[in-house]
Amino acid sequence: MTDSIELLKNAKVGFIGAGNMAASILGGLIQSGLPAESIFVSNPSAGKLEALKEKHPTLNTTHDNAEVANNVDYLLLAVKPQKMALACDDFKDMDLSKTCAISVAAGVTCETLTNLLGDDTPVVRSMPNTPSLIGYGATGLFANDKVTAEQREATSAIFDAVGKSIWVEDEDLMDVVTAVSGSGPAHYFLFMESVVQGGIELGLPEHTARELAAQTALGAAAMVQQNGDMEIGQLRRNVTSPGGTTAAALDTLNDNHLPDIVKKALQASVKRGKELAEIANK
Ligand SMILES: NC(=O)C1=CN([C@@H]2O[C@H](COP(=O)(O)OP(=O)(O)OC[C@H]3O[C@@H](n4cnc5c(N)ncnc54)[C@H](O)[C@@H]3O)[C@@H](O)[C@H]2O)C=CC1
Ligand SMILES: O=C(O)[C@@H]1CCC=N1
Repeated sequence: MTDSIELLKNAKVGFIGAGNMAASILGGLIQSGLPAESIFVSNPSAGKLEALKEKHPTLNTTHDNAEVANNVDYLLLAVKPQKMALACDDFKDMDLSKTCAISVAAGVTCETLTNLLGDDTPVVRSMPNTPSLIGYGATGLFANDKVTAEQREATSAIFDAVGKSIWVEDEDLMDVVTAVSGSGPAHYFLFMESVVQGGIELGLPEHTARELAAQTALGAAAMVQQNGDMEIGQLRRNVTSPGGTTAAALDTLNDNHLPDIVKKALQASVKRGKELAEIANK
């Protein structure tokens, strides 16, 4: 059991919804040493529950959301924003004041969640991402004022089991976190798809282009992480010989306004997060 998972050793953790995010987070928890018998999962259809049960035979699975809510200390709400109200309706009359509810849904605010779960419910809004599946997740977290210090630490432990987590103290910033890291993998995938496609069109075999693109992205990310005191711009300048090949490529990206395009993409994500909040609040 990892040190941070020690914090959860006497806790029960539940998931409402057995989709991609639930499967990756619960997989990470089990891999970090939390016993599958301490985890409860519900989903309306059988297929996803059966697949999880096949992998983790002692996992508790059910179609009854209320059964999960009734049994756990940490309740992860892992349904689409549009389904949150319907899912929470199944346990709306339960006293959840001792249960820490942790939503992973984009846009859904703590206010909407307390309207659905009761004013006394400790609520965390989280924003993980799909690299959680392989232990490289990045998760932003925000807690309402009912969440205790112990529940905060346990929540960090849940998401640290599948990568890194970081708290923000202003809930509005969760839409920005969603734009930067929740949706972020897709931005880098699009960039890598474009690099691979470009490499292929310029003559590289597909496998070679894919391996070089992936290893380069991994190396660049690791350099940013391992040089915390260096500006990313300095790392970029270190690659860029005056009048060289990198300068030629960067000039093209800048002439076509890459930084501006990225900013507009993040703004569009933040706007959509706020629209999802409206939908979930109806
Ligand atoms: N996919 C991603 O990259 C990320 C997704 N999220 C958030 O995670 C949440 C889930 O997304 P995914 O796992 O990708 O979706 P998904 O569609 O894979 O999983 C959702 C699951 O909820 C189940 N479900 C639907 N109605 C239900 C109900 N009433 N009660 C219980 N379960 C119900 C569905 O059958 C499905 O298995 C969304 O709110 C999304 O905003 C957050 C971060 C990243
Ligand atoms: O696209 C979405 O709405 C979800 C939230 C962040 C990643 N996927």
